[in-house]
Amino acid sequence: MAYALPLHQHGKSKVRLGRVWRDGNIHHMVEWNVDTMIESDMEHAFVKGENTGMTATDTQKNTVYVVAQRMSQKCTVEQFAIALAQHFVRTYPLVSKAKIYVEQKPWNRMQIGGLPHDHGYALAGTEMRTVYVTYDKAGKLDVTAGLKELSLLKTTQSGYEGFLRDEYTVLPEVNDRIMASTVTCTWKYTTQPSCYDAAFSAAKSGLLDAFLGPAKSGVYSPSVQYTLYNMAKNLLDRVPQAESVFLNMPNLHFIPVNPVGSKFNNDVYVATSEPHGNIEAVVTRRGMMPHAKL
Ligand SMILES: O=c1[nH]c(=O)c2[nH]c(=O)[nH]c2[nH]1
Repeated sequence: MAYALPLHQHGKSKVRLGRVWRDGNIHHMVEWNVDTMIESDMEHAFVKGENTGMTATDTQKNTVYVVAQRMSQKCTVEQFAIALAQHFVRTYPLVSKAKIYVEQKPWNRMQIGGLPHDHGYALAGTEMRTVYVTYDKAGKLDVTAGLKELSLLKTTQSGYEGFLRDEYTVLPEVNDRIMASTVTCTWKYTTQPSCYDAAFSAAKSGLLDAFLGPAKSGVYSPSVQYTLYNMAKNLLDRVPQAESVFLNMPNLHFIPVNPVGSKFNNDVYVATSEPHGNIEAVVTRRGMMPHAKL
């Protein structure tokens, strides 16, 4: 019995990429999560098991990176999606319609000292301020303030070199990479600040300044570990009432892509969230006890 096949289509979902356009020292960065879907004359694949003429979903995924690289001028997500859809329809005679869905992450250029940062970004609207308070019968009050889900990214001024190499190591050494993290930080007050808001602002700006560096030059990071330590140090320098700082920083990898038929040109990256590195430490003033995470 032959049945009708009124709808069939195939595509690739959740193709994540970072695209950086470098305009001298000023970098423009977007992160996109792309779904492709194509309608094509492929009934024979479904009904007879013949794949002749099929644009594989793997090819569709590769094409996302190729087209992203071909967008040589900074472009909008709409312009990119149109270029990708047109590419599929114009390249493959059996494709009658391409449907492209793209989500753009809200990475916003940071302001440092009132100036737009050349290459530093933060994710809008994700960060939360936290506090953990204990108070006992003896009147002992402990306040541990913090923040979580502060997502930061810089498109340059980060590298990772000189680490141990053995038969299990394939990671290349680099002195220019994207560094991205979602920061969780808590700090315990030895004495209570007169204004918790001011202490929080000082703490947060200490963290940001150490991660991003000055707006026009940034600051070089040889590892997430070193940056994390400097973020904690900055916090302790600027918040005298804090005695101990805990920082957790996943290392969210953006992996350089060689688009098919082309080469990585500091432009297109696979955006990933898993697996990710995970770096954490407690930094205290000398003689102070580290505080528990929570
Ligand atoms: O800054 C980094 N620290 C690491 O410990 C590490 N490990 C790794 O694979 N890449 C990186 N980057």
